Amino acid sequence: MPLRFSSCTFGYRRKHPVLRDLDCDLPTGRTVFLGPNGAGKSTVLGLGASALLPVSGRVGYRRMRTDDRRTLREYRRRVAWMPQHLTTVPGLTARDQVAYAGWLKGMSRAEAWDGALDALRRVEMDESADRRVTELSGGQQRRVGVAEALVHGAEVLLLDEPTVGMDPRQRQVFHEVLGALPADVHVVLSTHDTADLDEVYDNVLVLQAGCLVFGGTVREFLTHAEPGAAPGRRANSAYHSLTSGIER
Ligand SMILES: Nc1ncnc2c1ncn2[C@@H]1O[C@H](COP(=O)(O)OP(=O)(O)OP(=O)(O)O)[C@@H](O)[C@H]1O
Repeated sequence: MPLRFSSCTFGYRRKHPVLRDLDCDLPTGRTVFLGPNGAGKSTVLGLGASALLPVSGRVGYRRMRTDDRRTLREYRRRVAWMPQHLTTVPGLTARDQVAYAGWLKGMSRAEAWDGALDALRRVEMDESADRRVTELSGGQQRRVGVAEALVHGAEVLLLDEPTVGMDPRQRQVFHEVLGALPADVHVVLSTHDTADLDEVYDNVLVLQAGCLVFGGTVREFLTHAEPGAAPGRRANSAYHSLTSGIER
């Protein structure tokens, strides 16, 4: 995928960079983004979404850049982001909120309204389309958040811990949604959940303390598992050997 981070440095406070000179092309297909708490995953996704701007370096997608006002609107239409902390607008229904997200990305009102129902259907939330978002459970709100990312037909979806709060059935639905996306839609999804990783994703990125310590296919990732790790434990074992089990 041509979403590229070039020598990106970023910190929330001066002299305390979270990322230093990050160089990375996000992989194509479905990529799971792992790393301990505080590693910088949300920061990377926020930079990719243009919600944050690097202190130095660049983030670009095709010919667009997040620091170029002329291409920013188009960039945001093509690169969708679901932040870790969702904004729910009091009074809006699930359908209103998804349609509003589509309208903000340049869809007409009618397109956004129809598209919202379709996007909610894809995450099995169409039956709750007329319920107020603030009255939905945390897991349901995250599914509405995924629908917001899907509604305007973006080419890249950056999803920050979308499965938090989902029950096992909804997690499965969500994995099916990922599996059903067209091949030219690329997903990078942060999570702490390594279960079913080999069934759902093509690639793995592992970030630790602001540095990418692994980027490759799921198969390559699993070669880092301890020899003899049980099949259901291999992903977890590989993750721990890459991060030395250190949580910050
Ligand atoms: N708004 C903020 N202001 C100041 N520091 C922040 C802010 N957001 C994050 N940080 C700091 O930046 C670092 C990276 O945080 P980030 O949220 O990107 O990590 P993460 O890998 O997504 O963590 P988690 O898995 O816990 O969500 C952490 O040290 C965090 O404390």
